[in-house]
Amino acid sequence: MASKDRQITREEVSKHNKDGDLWVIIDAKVYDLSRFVNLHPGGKSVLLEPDVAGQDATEQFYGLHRHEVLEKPQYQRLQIGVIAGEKPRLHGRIAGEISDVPYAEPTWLQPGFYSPYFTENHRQFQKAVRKFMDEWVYPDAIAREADGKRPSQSVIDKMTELNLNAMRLGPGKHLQGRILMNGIVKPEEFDYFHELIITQEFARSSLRGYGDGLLGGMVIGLPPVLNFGSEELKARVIPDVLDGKKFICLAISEAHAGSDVMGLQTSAVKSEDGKYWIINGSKKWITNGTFSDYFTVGCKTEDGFTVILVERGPGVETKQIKTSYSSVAGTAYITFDNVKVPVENTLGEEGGGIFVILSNFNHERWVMCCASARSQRGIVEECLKWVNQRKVFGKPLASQAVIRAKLANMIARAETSQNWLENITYQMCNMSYKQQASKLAGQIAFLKSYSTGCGQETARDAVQIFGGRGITATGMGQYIEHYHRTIPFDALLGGAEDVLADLGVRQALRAMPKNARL
Ligand code: HEM
Repeated sequence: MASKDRQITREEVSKHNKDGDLWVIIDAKVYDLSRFVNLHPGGKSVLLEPDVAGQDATEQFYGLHRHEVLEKPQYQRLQIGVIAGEKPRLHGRIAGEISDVPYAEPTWLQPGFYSPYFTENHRQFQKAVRKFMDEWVYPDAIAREADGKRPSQSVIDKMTELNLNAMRLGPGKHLQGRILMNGIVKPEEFDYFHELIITQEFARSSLRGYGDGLLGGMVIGLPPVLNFGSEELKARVIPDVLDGKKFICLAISEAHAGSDVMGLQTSAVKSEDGKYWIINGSKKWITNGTFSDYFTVGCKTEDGFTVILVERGPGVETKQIKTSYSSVAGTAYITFDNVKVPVENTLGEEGGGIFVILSNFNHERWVMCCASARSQRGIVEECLKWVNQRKVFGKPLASQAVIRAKLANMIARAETSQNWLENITYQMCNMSYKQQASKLAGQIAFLKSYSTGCGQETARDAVQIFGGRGITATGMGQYIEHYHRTIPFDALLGGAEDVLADLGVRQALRAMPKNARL
């Protein structure tokens, strides 16, 4: 086998310029494409063009392929040497590293910038989380998005080892006694900025279905158990879920009712001896439902609306719903047919379900704001790279004023979403849970509505910038296509965009001082 370090002159390469004997240079590396030419997905003729065969084809290559193509083992094997006296200098995403593309990272991570919020501990924590994501989560996300299976248990076990599952529920008693991220942060020091870091590093993988598949159901389904379950129930359920041995999801929405929680039809009726709930009905769009062992279910009861923890067993059926993102998320249609559940599984007061659900919302929406701000930034990075490397009419795409105008808006949206988010996160770190509920519900609702609206505009602009590639699931625009296809999820889950904006205004109107006049 040829050594990749073999030194070859440009003159030597130029002699191998025909069908059957074909070399090209890409970023100072020499590739022998003599046999690959017939297998090339882009066809044979493009490789035999006079400005490609035996020549330096770096610019043509990067106008048509992502860097990852060259990192695949089957293509790495085509490299037979490097140009004498030259060194490769181009790279794609470098695992674990901070990107040096402007605006690809929030300011607190950019060299030379300062932040009033993030401490040295947050910085150390971020490094460790990014390394973990790039080494473990990202490769699994790519593989599972391709085969549609749920996230690998090996990744979940590794997350358990670091106690990432527990940290995703935020600061609190559930962290006590746990070693967090190999001891980088003590349980009592863990704050919402640490949690923001975890969510944003997850979102950086840019694969939305996988992101939700990786225990998104736990993040929203376990807090009601944690905050409203009996001690016995908590002891039985929580450790296994936090250790990734059992899975849980939040089952509220139905084909009959979504945001309109009081219109739900799934019913829970007490058995004659009063020891059990008998549950009948169905739930729709339940994230992680296909593989969950526990279901935090909103039910209509005699007293109104009650939340009950149902365990998978006789009468519980789940089936996959095909949505516009991947099946990795395990989105389910669930039916409950005379399911018998001990009354001890009631979460909170009978008839007090609305309080259980509402108390969950602020955190859930804030988590979504973290993800939304970070994924917009990922799209900014993709677009900046593309307009810089893509040539049209002999000039980089970035030389077009209309393209730059789109970028200006995309960058401004990503920056405003992140900066507002950091401010709210700081408030959360300093307010009690009760203060958060009364003061931040409006702020968080507005931010989610604003941020997911920004995401949709950015998705549309990115598709315009990438053209046909922005609607193609493989190749240069694959992340743009994925983002554009999955962005509506952000704007719907946890409260639809317009509903949230209106909630924020209604909260403000309620807080208007009685004596304020123009
Ligand atoms: C080591 C060298 C090369 C390898 C391994 C390679 C591999 C590939 C692969 C895997 C694709 C499918 C699309 C993707 O996944 O991005 C592709 C598409 C393509 N390649 Fe190459 N390629 C090489 C060099 C070149 C060169 C030098 C040209 C010169 C013009 C070229 C022109 C194209 C074209 C036109 C397409 C179709 C792009 C599209 O559908 O948008 N390739 N190549």
